[in-house]
Amino acid sequence: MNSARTAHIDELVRVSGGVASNRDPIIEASWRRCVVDHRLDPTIGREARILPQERLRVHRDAMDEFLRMARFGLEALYRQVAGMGYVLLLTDSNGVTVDFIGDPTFDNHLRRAGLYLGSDWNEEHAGTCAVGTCIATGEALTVHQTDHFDTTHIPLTCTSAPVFESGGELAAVLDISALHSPEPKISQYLALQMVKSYVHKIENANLYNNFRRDWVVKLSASQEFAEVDPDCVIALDGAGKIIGFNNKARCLLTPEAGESPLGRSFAELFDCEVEDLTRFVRALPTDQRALRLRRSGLPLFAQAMPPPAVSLPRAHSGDGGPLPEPLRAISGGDPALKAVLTRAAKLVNTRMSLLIHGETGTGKEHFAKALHRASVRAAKPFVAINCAALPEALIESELFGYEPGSFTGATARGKKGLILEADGGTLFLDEIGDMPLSAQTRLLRVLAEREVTPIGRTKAVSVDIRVIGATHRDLIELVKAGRFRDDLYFRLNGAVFTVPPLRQRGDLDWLIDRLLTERAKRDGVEYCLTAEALAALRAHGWPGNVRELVNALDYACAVCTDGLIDLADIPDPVQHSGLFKAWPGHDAPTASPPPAPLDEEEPAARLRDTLRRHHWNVSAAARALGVDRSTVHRQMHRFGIVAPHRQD
Ligand SMILES: Nc1ncnc2c1ncn2[C@@H]1O[C@H](COP(=O)(O)OP(=O)(O)OP(=O)(O)O)[C@@H](O)[C@H]1O
Repeated sequence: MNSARTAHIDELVRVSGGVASNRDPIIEASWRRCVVDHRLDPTIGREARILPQERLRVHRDAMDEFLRMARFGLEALYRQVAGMGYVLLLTDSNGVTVDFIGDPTFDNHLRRAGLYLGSDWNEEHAGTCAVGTCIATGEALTVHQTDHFDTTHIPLTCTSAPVFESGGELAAVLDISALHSPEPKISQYLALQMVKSYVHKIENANLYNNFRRDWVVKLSASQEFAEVDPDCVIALDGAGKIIGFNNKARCLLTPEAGESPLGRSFAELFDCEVEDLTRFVRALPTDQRALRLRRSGLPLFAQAMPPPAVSLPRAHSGDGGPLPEPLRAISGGDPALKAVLTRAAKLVNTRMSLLIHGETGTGKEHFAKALHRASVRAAKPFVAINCAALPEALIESELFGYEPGSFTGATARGKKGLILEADGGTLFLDEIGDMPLSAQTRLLRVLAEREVTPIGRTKAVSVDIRVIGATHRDLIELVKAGRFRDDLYFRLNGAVFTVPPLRQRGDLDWLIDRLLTERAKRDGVEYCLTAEALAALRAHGWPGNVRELVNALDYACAVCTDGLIDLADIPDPVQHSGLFKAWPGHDAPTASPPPAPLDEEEPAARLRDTLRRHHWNVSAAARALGVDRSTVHRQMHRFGIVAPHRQD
């Protein structure tokens, strides 16, 4: 072992043992991590680790879209440094080199040094190195010669900067490295600035690409640069919520928001209402495009790009006029539900994705269908998918479709996929909280780009869909638990509607009446409820919500006699809860119909007499009296008349 290597190992042992050195603090901290956390032995030199082709392909496929987009930036940077002995690496967030540009003349040397496609620079096994330490810290840095932990890498100089996704997660690392370099570390200062500058360009290109159908606001402290080279860029949904940003915007806005700015409203962070964004679009002189951060008061200049051919976000005011018929048919005047429907009516024709929240059976799908029918998409398909019911292995092929024979088990004719089936219409994703993470990632891409790439196909197909998600789960909890992508959540929660549980609705009687009228039309029978039956329905807690009510009434209609639904015709669980408790806001159950008042005695006697003469056949009595059967049932109920064969 030569003396330089011995000295390096001695220094590593001293520093990782806590002795101070002249190294940058970020290097010292990494050395300690290597020894203490990664348990690397400084005396052992390790060969560069290069992944085999098939494993590399998995890493590349996972970020295919990003790679295509970043390639342009890589080539532009390489042109700046060509002939200076540098190579460029782009690694994924695990440190695996997924793209590479270098001088082919030195291929063998580069490969041996690990400056090559497929090399794995994760700090856990490669020790302190620019890529690995950049991933560990999230910081841009140069790891120059003996800064490296592993003696094998001492000849190299490497400079890396992190590339963040538009939701703040690490997407990739851009690295510029050389086999040989002058000794002073300062010689790499320009390389560090160039890498940072190209990372900024790649992040912005990725953001513009991801949010090309949304509002994008560019911000700069300089009037002149806001448009041509903004520092901060943020994307907003139609309601003015932040759905994406570059890293500089994240650093600027995180202290303002006190947390990640994702999902925060633009107007909360800036002294500017979302409707005022138009001010930054019109060709106003740049000095009139100023705004301030609310908390710090920092002045900035803005340039906004509206989504193509979509109306500007507007604050809605007033009642909004009458509800469209499909929405009106959902509620009988319950105030909470009416407020939900009024808000929904204003959004029926926006492109915004919607999220419907509510307990099981409250009518989330019913509501989504009504939104579809009330929209300009009504004539196009409404495609509903239960994400919880689709087996994980099938969800991607079902949603995105596939080309003929693209995988084992694929049919010879291929499959269009439900997303493309919904083209022009609405895609309803029921139980979206149960969607597997891999499908969430692909769905996010569909929402961002409005394009689908069926399995086995290389070219994307554009698709025009309105997405409505529904769930009974707490998506924020799922996001915290890492089971739901936060960026997908923020894409979907442009507008969130909560359908109240049936026990809290004040329009139960209206709903019962509506459902019975629907069943009357379907069966050609007029249905009516006795007071006991109605009281039982009113008193039940409806844990299964509208679905339970629908089932109870279907059962009652099937078993009742001549359309008169009595307590005995109500399913047992509903009957029993009805006998013992009443829910707030509803009348208590009545034990039996009240006796007919005196001035009703004559019509009551006439009805009883007619029924008796017609052997208690309600239809025959109705014909004799010139009224319809439901009127006879209603009057029997009102006067407390019960047929002898039902008296038990
Ligand atoms: N306002 C309504 N008028 C008439 N029927 C309704 C209404 N709301 C819901 N329903 C009916 O109630 C049943 C349950 O509704 P839906 O399937 O929409 O509930 P959901 O909340 O989506 O249920 P889940 O959480 O289980 O997916 C359906 O038969 C639906 O037709």
